[in-house]
Amino acid sequence: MIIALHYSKLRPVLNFSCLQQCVRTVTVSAATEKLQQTELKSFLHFMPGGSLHNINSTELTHKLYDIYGPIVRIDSMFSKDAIVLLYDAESAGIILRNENNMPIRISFKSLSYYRQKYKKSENDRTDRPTGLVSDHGELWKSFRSAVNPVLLQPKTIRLYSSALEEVATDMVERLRSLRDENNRIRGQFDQEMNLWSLESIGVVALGNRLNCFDSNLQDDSPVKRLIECVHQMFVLSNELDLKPSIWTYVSTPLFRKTMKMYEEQENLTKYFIKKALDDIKMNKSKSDDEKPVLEKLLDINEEYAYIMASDMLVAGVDTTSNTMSATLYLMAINQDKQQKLREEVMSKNGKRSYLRACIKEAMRILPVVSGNMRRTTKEYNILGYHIPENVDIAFAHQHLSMMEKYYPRPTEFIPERWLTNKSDPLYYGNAHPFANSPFGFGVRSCIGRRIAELEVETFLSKIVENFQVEWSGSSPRVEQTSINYFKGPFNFIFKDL
Ligand code: HEM
Repeated sequence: MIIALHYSKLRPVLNFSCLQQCVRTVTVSAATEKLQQTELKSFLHFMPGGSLHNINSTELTHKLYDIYGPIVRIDSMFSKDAIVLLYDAESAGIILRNENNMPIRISFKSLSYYRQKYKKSENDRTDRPTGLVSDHGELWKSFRSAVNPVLLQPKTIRLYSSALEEVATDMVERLRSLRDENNRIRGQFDQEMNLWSLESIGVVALGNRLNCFDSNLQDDSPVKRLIECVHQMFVLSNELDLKPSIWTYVSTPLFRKTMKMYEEQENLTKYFIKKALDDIKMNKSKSDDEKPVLEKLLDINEEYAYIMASDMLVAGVDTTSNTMSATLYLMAINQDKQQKLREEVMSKNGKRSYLRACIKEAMRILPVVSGNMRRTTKEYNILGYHIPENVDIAFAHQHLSMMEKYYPRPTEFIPERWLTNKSDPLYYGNAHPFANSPFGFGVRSCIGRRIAELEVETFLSKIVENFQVEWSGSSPRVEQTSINYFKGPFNFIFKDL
């Protein structure tokens, strides 16, 4: 069923209740008059008794597709702008390609508010950068152009291989020591993966070890507090930015809690950056090539250097750790693939093609980011509907990646699909290029992609070299907030080889 909503040139206002039966349009002036009523009607769907009450985000995405088809609009509710969900790779490609000059992605609205308004005093200039996630337009473009060469060039990133290998080796030893008599990891596995990802991004961003593996780390230590803040950031921003909320009108307790958390996170990253700067001043630093991102950027632009290093310690923790957990799980329940990977790793012939294919396949089945967004800067005609400018479009990549029409046998973990040739029906190239997009698209795609890939490749190789990873017991749960959290039960078994 394709009819889901209608954008006429007159900017219709629709609510869920009328979507199934008919398409209703009202003019701009009527839309304004009816706005409040529409907001309330939409809101009711999320209230107890409503069709969408207590539904988790993954179920919501599937349900909306099943009911309404490949294009669905959720009307504005209180402070939330209307959003169009798109489940069609071709249409996603049209918009993403057209919005690739200075793309706008409105995400983490509360974080942008904190950086651009909340923490600024009246005298602060508004033309100062606040970060890649929160800035747009020329401010974003200048920042991004300056940091791209440092963060995205594969040959520059490969220089961090040995530092990341050292972290991976230490983490393998830590996992070994954390096992009980049944080779299960004692304690919280997700927390362990966070410690690994923070330590890894720390060596790349700051050049020094943050000592995340210190066995005496207290819960109130800066490392553990930062991990908690990053987690809270994704959870709370999901509540404030994606669910109906009135924080842009009234300072709610949740809003105040979130602002406090952003402040703590900012102070914690400042603490780590200061320590790194002390090391740099004492010339403890590395050769030019191996210099951490902070030091390389200091030579270019001091302001960018601090902001980027700080954002790396935030954006590079839960994203990479949950990708790692999901990949390990899929390797554990697919022993034949794990063995094949082990043979590639142990052969030491420098080839990493199967390793990369395993990670790509894991990110297709269990991606950490469920979709991507753009705010339109022009009008589009998509699937027979008119989409005006200034509308948020969410591309449901996670859903698309699991469609049979794009990826045959979609629920099966088949890394070979990324390596096989054109004549094979499984060949990934047969899928639409915009069906799977774990790191986003174009000039606004993930700036940490190369680093994240190198981290996961390095650690996964070390693990299969050292352990036979198995899984015993019930399947894990995946919980969606702003990102997908790979939740327990963590039934991993790490057997020595
Ligand atoms: C497996 C790990 C990761 C995944 C799956 C991931 C995914 C994404 C996605 C989907 C976007 C949005 C792209 C778009 O709008 O087209 C993004 C943006 C971003 N990511 Fe990542 N990310 C990961 C790791 C990292 C790491 C390690 C860093 C640290 C350097 C990072 C920093 C960022 C930043 C700063 C942005 C905003 C870029 C901009 O707007 O210019 N990410 N990421």
